[in-house]
Amino acid sequence: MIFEAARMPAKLSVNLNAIAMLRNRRDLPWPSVTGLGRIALAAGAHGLTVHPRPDERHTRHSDLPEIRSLIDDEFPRAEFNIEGYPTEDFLLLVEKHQPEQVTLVPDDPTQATSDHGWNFATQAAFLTPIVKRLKKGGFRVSLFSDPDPDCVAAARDTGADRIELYTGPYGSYHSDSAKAAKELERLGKTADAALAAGLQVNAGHDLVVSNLPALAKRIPALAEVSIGHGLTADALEYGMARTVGRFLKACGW
Ligand SMILES: CC(=O)[C@@H](O)[C@H](O)COP(=O)(O)O
Ligand SMILES: NCC(=O)COP(=O)(O)O
Repeated sequence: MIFEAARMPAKLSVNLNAIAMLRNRRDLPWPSVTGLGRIALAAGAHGLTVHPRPDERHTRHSDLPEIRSLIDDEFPRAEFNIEGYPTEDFLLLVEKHQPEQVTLVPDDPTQATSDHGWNFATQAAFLTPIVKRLKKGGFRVSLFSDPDPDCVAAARDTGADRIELYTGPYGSYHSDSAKAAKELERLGKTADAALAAGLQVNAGHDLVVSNLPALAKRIPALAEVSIGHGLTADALEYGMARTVGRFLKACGW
């Protein structure tokens, strides 16, 4: 009888940017980015992701040492993933806070959110020395990538360890199953090509409870998903009833 080794499901890294954006509405310390990170890790999440942008409208640079200490002191098996466009400032931030993984994303500061992967045909020469510097520093490097199997060889040639598949369009087709199925197949074919080229595969952007199972089924070797917006919305929806109860009790009901 032949036994197949059981494959591990994708790891879950909780992106704290949405929590940070809510915190930043007021000059108050709640919701606490590190506190919610602690709850996520205590609940079993495998890591925490932040995407600090130059204007600090989401995660602030001052959040990073707290998150690093949280993982080191309380959850040493968890991973810290820092995402962003690799300016010199970003690279120095990474080198200071020593994440286990760095995800390079081609977003410019005016973008509301990340909405595309690297153009490897034109940007590989820019990325290659950056990947080399990060690898020399001991960081795992992942490159944010559109679902396009033809990109994979150039991504591999930069020296990166992983690609992170941009799942935004897949997430946006939540009410159009035919479009979602087509996009899923593009993601799957890109993952197949990446794995064959020796790259590991992450995925992220607008993933939610309802679109994750099909993604995980099509890409069983998926290493990690990082999820922020949908996970935070879910936490609010499923936590609202309990919280209203707590506030009613505080009112005296
Ligand atoms: C690369 C990616 O998809 C995420 O980093 C995303 O951009 C972060 O979320 P926010 O855009 O909500 O900060
Ligand atoms: N790396 C992708 C990521 O963190 C996704 O964030 P979100 O779209 O779920 O907010």
